This record gives sequence, structure tokens and C-alpha cells, in this order.
Amino acid sequence: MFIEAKNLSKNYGKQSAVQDLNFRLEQGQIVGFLGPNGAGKSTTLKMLLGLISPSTGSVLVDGKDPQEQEISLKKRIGYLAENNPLYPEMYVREFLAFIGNIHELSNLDKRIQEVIEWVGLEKEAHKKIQELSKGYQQRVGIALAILHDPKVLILDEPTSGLDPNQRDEIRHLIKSLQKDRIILFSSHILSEVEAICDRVLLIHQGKLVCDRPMKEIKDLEKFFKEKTS
Ligand SMILES: Nc1ncnc2c1ncn2[C@@H]1O[C@H](COP(=O)(O)OP(=O)(O)OP(=O)(O)O)[C@@H](O)[C@H]1O
Repeated sequence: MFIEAKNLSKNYGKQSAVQDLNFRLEQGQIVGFLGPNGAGKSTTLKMLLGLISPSTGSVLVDGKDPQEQEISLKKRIGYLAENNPLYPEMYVREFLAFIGNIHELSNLDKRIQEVIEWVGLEKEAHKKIQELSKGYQQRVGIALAILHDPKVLILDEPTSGLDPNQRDEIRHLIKSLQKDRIILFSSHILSEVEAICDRVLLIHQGKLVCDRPMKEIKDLEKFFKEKTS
């Protein structure tokens, strides 16, 4: 499986949000997608998911346009949105079952239990989502993203709102999912990107200003500032 952006651009009215991006993502890599506020990260992620269409250029998932094969593609992609939209009135298990049914998963109870343990929600799983702390709500979002065992994980700031211990746990979790998957995640926490990513895509004012292996970048914070100021 691969995801390819080819001359990808998006304008909102007269404003250009993303300009002429080119990159290719392969399985087995965790790729950090970085950039200052307003650089165009969420816009790019939404185009990769087929949620919004490019103004020009294209996204290819296994050589196909995600907008033309929306349902089959959704089965292969897990997405944690930046604002992590959840149903606050639902209980954790009820919510995961609701989503699992949409994905038509078999052995759903077993899978829900597995995912709940995986993201460390055992003690909170009997609660309504609105009763959970921000960090635990974030874990529900991650449980949701991985429930159907997708081959591609797109995570928009997965550790926002988490304390340092929780961040470590989620980091290990993401690492454990690396094999055979494409994982793309955006984060403003550069130490986390340094610890977890194999590769860094850096976007500034809608343009890709770096696509490099993490090991070639000595000090990511310094590098980020040099490229984006
Ligand atoms: N629906 C929209 N309509 C108009 N402009 C938009 C829309 N969504 C994003 N933009 C603009 O496009 C640019 C890129 O925004 P985007 O949300 O992709 O950036 P980002 O890198 O994800 O930022 P952040 O780190 O702050 O979340 C910004 O100037 C933003 O105001």
C-alpha cells in the first residue's frame, strides 16, 4: 500500500492553503507531519482522506483517487481528527460498538475489549464519554481510529491534551502499530516527533520545505525554526 500526493494544491476562495505538495508514503514508516499554525497540515490530511477535494493536483491511494472509492478506502484508513469529535452522551463501549457496526466488524465484543486494553481505557470504559477527562477522551479517539485494524493511520495531534505519562503511553502504542502500516501524524511536540518518527515532512505557508529521514536531523527544534521563520 502507498499514498502519493502529486502537485497537490488547495485554495479556499482566494486564499492558497496548500501549494504543489509532492510526497509518497510507504508502509512501515511513521512520518511526522510538521509545520507552524496555519501551515496547511489539516487541509493536507483531509485531502489524503478524500474528505475535501484538491483544487489542483491529486492524491493517490494505491494508485486510486480516494474520493472515487470512499467506502472501501474508509475501511483501510483510521483517522483521529484534530478536535476528536465523539458522541459525548454515549458510553465508551456503546460508542465503539456503534462505530464497529458501521465497519461491519465480526467478533465485535472481542475486538472492542482488545482495543480498550490496548489504549488503557479499562478503568474508564463503563463511563459516558462526556464524563471522561480530556486525555481519556483522546484515548477513545485513538481506539476509534484503530478499531477496524486499518493499514493507514492518520493522526492529527494525537497527544494534545495529554499529560507527559499519557503521552509516553500513546507514543508506545503508536510505535507498536508501525509494522505493515502507514502512520502519518501531525504534532507540535517536537521531542515526541524526534522520539517516534522515521521521517519528517515539514510544511510552511502551504509548501513542503523538507522531506527527510529523522536521523539526518540533529536538532529538530532548531531545524524547524530555521525552516519556518
Ligand atoms: N474551511 C476553510 N475555509 C477557509 N480557510 C480555511 C479553511 N480551513 C483552513 N483554512 C485556512 O487554510 C490555512 C491552512 O489551515 P490548516 O488548518 O490546514 O493549517 P494547520 O497547519 O493544520 O494549522 P494548525 O497547526 O493551527 O492546526 C489557514 O490559513 C486557514 O485559515
